[in-house]
Amino acid sequence: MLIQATRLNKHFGAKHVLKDVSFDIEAGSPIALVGPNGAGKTTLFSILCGYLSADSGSLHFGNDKASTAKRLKNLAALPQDAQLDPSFSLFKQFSFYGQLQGLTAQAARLEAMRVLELVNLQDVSKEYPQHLSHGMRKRACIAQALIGDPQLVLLDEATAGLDPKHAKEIRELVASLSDDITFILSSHDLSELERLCQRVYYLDQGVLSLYDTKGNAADRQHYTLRLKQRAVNFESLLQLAFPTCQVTQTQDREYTIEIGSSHQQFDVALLMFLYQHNLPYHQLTNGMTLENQLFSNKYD
Ligand SMILES: Nc1ncnc2c1ncn2[C@@H]1O[C@H](COP(=O)(O)OP(=O)(O)OP(=O)(O)O)[C@@H](O)[C@H]1O
Repeated sequence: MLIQATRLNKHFGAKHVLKDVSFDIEAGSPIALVGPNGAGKTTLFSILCGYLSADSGSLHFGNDKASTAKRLKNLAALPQDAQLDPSFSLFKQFSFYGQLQGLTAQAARLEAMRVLELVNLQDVSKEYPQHLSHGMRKRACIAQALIGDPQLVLLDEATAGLDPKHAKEIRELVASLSDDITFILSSHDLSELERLCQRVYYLDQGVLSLYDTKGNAADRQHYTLRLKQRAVNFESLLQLAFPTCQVTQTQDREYTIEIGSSHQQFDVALLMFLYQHNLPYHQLTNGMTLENQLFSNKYD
């Protein structure tokens, strides 16, 4: 177990910002933290990092109570607005940060090169941050968070403000590093988190709940269907053909369909149904989108 949080509470004055928040994190694939503005995500990150303390509850790293030394060794955080120092080359500033973590000058230089290689920036190690592209600067910021070889890295909005190509590069980088490092990602981009993370924690008004993006209930199958065109009475037609299914319109031309797992090859039957009714489809996905799991309001 990397981290275990038990019944964390935090108030700011009369405002109860975290309410009995408990979770545990094992080493492994990236974990997402999502929630609306003001839900308490930054407060929770700040407590994990030790910038704030909880009013009650406990936090353990492995078997030990969280201490400053334990945090420095195990955990790094990259705030959304993290900046590199424009006065020094990447190599110089990363070597300096390594020394601040207690490494000797020589070990810090090796560590600086190690993290630059991890994010594939070894060739621009002598460059100043302002001479790099936006995407490269973001990779450099991630490299900075990897100094000291933390087991757990918190990334706040890692791809915010990046164009789709650079955002994809960052996603690939996080995925490629995830064998050795456990990332907790906070983002407003649900489709990004869905691609990267199997476990999604949802924080709303200080209450934390866990979603498993691959884990729709074992006895039910879920599908998300996007039609090419609007179809009149689609829900009733489908219900007639598959009386045990539950169909919900989630967006214009998008539906989630739920059916018992005993129904064999439901996807094949559904495609046949669409073909027979001359209903071209845009996409059929196994499972519900994260957005539909979190906000499963019916579309009207
Ligand atoms: N230092 C503080 N003093 C008083 N209230 C605070 C303080 N920090 C945060 N809050 C309040 O606590 C609540 C949670 O804030 P927090 O920044 O943790 O939310 P968040 O989920 O990170 O939001 P966002 O997505 O907008 O960044 C908000 O109502 C905020 O106004």
